[in-house]
Amino acid sequence: MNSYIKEGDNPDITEERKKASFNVDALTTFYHGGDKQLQNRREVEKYIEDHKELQDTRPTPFMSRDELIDNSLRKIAGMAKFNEMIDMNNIDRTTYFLQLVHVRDSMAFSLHYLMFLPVLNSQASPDQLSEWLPKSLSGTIIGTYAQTEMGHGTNLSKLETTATYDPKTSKWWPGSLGKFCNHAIIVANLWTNGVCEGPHPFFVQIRNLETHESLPNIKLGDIGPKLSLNGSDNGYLVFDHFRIPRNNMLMRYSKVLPDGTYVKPPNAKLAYGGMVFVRSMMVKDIANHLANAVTIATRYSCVRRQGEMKIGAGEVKILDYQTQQYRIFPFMSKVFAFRFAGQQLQEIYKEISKELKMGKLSQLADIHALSSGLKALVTFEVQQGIEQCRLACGGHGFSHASGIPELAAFSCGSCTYEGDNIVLLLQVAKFLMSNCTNSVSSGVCAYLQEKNSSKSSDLTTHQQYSDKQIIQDFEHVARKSVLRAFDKLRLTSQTCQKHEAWNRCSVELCKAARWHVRLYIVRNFLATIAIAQDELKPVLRALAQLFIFDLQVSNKGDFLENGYMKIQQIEELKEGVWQAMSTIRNDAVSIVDAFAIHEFELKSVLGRRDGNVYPGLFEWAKHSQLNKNDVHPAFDKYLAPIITKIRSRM
Ligand SMILES: CCCCC/C=C\C/C=C\C/C=C\C=C\C(=O)SCCNC(=O)CCNC(=O)[C@H](O)C(C)(C)COP(=O)(O)OP(=O)(O)OC[C@H]1O[C@@H](n2cnc3c(N)ncnc32)[C@H](O)[C@@H]1OP(=O)(O)O
Ligand SMILES: Cc1cc2nc3c(=O)[nH]c(=O)nc-3n(C[C@H](O)[C@H](O)[C@H](O)COP(=O)(O)OP(=O)(O)OC[C@H]3O[C@@H](n4cnc5c(N)ncnc54)[C@H](O)[C@@H]3O)c2cc1C
Repeated sequence: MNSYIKEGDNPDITEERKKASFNVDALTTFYHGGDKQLQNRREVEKYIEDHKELQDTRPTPFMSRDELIDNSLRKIAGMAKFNEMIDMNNIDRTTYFLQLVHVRDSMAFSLHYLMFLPVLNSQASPDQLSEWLPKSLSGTIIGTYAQTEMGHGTNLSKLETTATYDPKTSKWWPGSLGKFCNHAIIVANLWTNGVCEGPHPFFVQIRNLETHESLPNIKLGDIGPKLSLNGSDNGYLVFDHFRIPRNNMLMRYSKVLPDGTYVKPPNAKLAYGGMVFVRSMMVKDIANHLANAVTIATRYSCVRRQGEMKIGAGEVKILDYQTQQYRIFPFMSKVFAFRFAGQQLQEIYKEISKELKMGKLSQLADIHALSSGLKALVTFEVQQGIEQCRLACGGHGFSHASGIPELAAFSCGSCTYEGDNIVLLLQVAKFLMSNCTNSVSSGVCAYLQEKNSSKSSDLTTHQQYSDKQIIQDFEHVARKSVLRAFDKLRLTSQTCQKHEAWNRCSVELCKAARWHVRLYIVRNFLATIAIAQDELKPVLRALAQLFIFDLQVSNKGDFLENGYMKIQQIEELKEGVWQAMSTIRNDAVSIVDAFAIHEFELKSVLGRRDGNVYPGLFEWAKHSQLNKNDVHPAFDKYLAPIITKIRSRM
């Protein structure tokens, strides 16, 4: 019996669950990475269910900004009582606990956990750690990561905040900076002995630890309402010749000696490690936001009946329309593709960061390129997918009752923070160009050196399209795109300065970067499902085929070029898309059930597990302040006098 089926559920959604062709719990375990991860999730969910002080007092879309901040801090204060759930030896459970308490409200201390602690941990010297880490873990030190300025976020080399050894700018955006944190890791251009040594991180106290007032020569404040994340006090910080001790420069890698001498790090970019860490963590997290949106749109599409396919046969479930399936299912397949890529990226990051700690820097460029590329491509695709899921829910999708507007607003910020996506794709392109000049490329770039690649695809039918053939075809397209950009750059560089040539080729360079990242995701998706248990292979294969075939059909020009594929082969791939969607249709609700997203996270009337949407919408609307009185006071105040006057003249 499917554990998702319960008494009182909407009959349409129960009918869908009875169609499952696979074991939903088995897919949940595979999707979440094993029994241990699943046990972590269940513990956290039960814990929060049992502790009301960790739950929202009412749906957050009805809250003002002050209420959001109050709600966020109340839950954080509540969390402080439950520090048994904050276990640095069980990061997965701790991360899920933080995530499920705050969901998309972005708590006021997100940066403390997301960047301040990791950067301190990785950039502070052992002595500095022994002094600052215990206070930062206990909560007496609450920090943020303040790098971006009003005038500079992308271009770190031109940061105007200077840290002059013994010698005015505003930091703008950092989360928690405005009102709540009392410390910040400040990234500033270091000047010592009259030389600029570039961006470096500094540990800076910004508020009085007793009164919490801004320290002298520091101005702090909130930057105002944003598209989302309004539960966080993203703030500004203005320094006016603020002094800090030399020892407040984080000195694991580079140092300033008492006489001002600068000791160089093994690699200047080690100072950017905090950004690589968050980018590496973000991909799996942002894929989960797409999983939320796809869950909402899929479940709602099974209880929403609209229109008759056959006159007189009764209205159909909108998920029976092929166009509705095509709006949702490709993004359902991307949830798996991006999650598996994000999982792999976190594993690679963990391995490489161990090497970096031991001073082995050979993989630094690789992890920078991989984390930048996946962050840039996945955040953009997720933003597109959440919007399609909103559209799939029609008018109710536009209401906060659906949960989708909050998902959309939250996810779109990820295309900008931790690095603008275009800027990061250009970083990937730099990495690729340098690999084009290498005589031998290893790892993720080995395909660039393939000299005897096939001149045409040997795809026959989509059923027989093997993993090997798929990867060969994607390597062909990615290699062609990268080498085309490389040749364009080489030729353009013969007619103008290097930086101008780079700019004139930058659109092609971004296209090449995207194909490189897509190849990585396709390869990883196929490798991941190859190790799944046999009973899950059919549904996972259908999802992988949908992801891959739809990607090829949507970019058919790249595959048709130079006759590599024939139009008949593209038509064959289209058939593969329709076939995959038809296979997925009967399992759609069970696939999203397997994401095992708790109602606290989904925050959606349309996507609720039981499918009882319409009664739920009325319950939801009762929270509206406008419904406190049948006649709103504004009517009596403004309209009634005018109407009375008009009536008296009639
Ligand atoms: C985990 C779950 C997440 C949940 C999230 C929940 C809520 C989130 C809410 C809000 C968001 C939270 C926090 C947000 C924080 C921030 O946004 S922090 C600020 C982020 N800012 C950026 O990312 C800035 C982007 N710009 C840059 O990084 C630099 O401009 C760039 C590095 C791209 C350019 O560097 P620059 O030195 O100016 O020039 P080059 O292009 O020549 O680079 C020089 C060489 O250095 C290599 N390199 C560049 N960056 C890195 C790096 N990070 N690591 C390693 N190496 C790097 C580059 O490849 C060049 O190498 P070569 O010289 O070619 O060998
Ligand atoms: C929700 C949110 C939370 C944030 N939290 C923090 C935080 O906690 N700490 C922190 O330090 N920062 C934070 N930021 C700031 C964020 O890191 C920056 O906004 C981001 O790095 C982009 O930089 P920018 O704003 O300068 O954009 P810009 O670089 O000004 O981007 C504007 C446009 O210029 C283009 N562009 C810029 N440079 C180039 C180039 N070299 N080549 C081609 N095109 C280019 C971009 O592609 C983009 O289209 C946050 C931002 C947001 C939205």
